[in-house]
Amino acid sequence: MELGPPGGSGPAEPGPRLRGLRGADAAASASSLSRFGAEAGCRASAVAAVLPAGGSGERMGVPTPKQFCPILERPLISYTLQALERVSWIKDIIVAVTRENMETMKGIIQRYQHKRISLVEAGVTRHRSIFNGLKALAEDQPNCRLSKPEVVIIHDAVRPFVEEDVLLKVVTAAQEHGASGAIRPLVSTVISPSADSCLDHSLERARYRASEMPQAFLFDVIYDAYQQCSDYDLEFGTECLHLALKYSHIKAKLVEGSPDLWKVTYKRDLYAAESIIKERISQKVCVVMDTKEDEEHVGHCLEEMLKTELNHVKVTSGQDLQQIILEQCYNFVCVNVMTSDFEETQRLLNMVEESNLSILYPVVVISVHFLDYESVPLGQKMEKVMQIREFAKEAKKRNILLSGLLIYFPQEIQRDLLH
Ligand SMILES: Nc1ccn([C@@H]2O[C@H](COP(=O)(O)OP(=O)(O)OP(=O)(O)O)[C@@H](O)[C@H]2O)c(=O)n1
Ligand SMILES: O=C(CO)[C@H](O)[C@H](O)COP(=O)(O)O
Repeated sequence: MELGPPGGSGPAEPGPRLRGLRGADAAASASSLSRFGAEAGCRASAVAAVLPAGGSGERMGVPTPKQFCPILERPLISYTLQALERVSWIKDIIVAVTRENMETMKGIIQRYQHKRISLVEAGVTRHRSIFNGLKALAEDQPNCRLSKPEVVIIHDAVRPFVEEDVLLKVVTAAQEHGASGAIRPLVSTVISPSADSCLDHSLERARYRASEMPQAFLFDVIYDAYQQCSDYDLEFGTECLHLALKYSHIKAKLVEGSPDLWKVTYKRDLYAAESIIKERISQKVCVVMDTKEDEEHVGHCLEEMLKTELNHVKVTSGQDLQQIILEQCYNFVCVNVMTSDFEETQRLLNMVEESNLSILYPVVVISVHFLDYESVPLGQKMEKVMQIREFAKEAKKRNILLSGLLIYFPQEIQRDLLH
């Protein structure tokens, strides 16, 4: 984590100072750049993201700025950071935070082990915060420690449900057109009231769209636009795409976004966000195998099967369990092929307990064991497995719901499978 000195939040110098790309030149140059691939194709340092997180959340009406409000005990901004850092081709994530919340933000980064984050000081308006974030990436700024990206994503810190596919769409479109942003259909009709609060005119709803985030820009396009824009723009503007059009003459490509891209603004949005997070949690499962070999063979088959039913399936032989727990996985299947004891399950239970994950929401653990009563006497095996009842009683006190599953699996089948 770095705290970069991006310059103050002062006004941009006025006048036309477009040094880089302009209008059609920018678009032409953009289209000649290499395209992005879902996995590969993104050159090192080609994409960075700027997250304005310096607001006070007045409309939320609570003392804590909304980006730090907890949802299932975890600050809202941590979900947004997680969504972005999951995308491996985003090389740097610049977060603009007010000076008084800098320590809080550093604490969140440390607690949730966020990666590739640099902090800059927020400005007094959203546009000024974004500008500060861009300055941290610009080559012409003193003490600039980050490399200038080809494309920069701008995304509000309070829109936690951004997925890789929409990020890829806006980045690809920005490469081609210079600028791009996610849009949604309007829910209500937009009307214009007159000074005496009577209807002046209304817009034809089907012709308009709501501008959402994420947005992406060729770095030079948006940085040049911010450098030229007026104090009025920086003070009252709400739309980065508009700045790219007005100052860099780039017509942004608009990309249809998902309904989950909405911005957490009012208190009720926190409840809506919580229910989406809970829904996602219920769709996440981690299968813990007891050996690396089983992770590769049995684990892979299980993953394929489970993926038809659930959105997020992770198979591991345990090395990255800490991280998986940190990412709020609440459902675990612990598969014990080699052993009939509970060592692995117990290790998992200890880690879950230490993480405090189950404080707000029950964690479900299924411990799977295999039984061959022809080679091991049934009574002996059952006795061992029945110990799970004792474990389950203890675990339940800590909101961990532990169940055991005993599968009849004779050794000859195991042998056949191995050969
Ligand atoms: N000076 C500011 C103001 C806003 N933002 C950020 O811009 C995003 C979108 O702005 P908005 O929803 O308006 O946030 P707030 O300004 O905090 O909300 P409100 O307008 O209700 O006060 C948020 O992530 C917010 O933290 C920012 O970085 N710097
Ligand atoms: O939705 C937008 C897309 O451009 C806005 O620009 C931005 O998210 C709105 O922020 P604010 O509520 O502070 O104006």
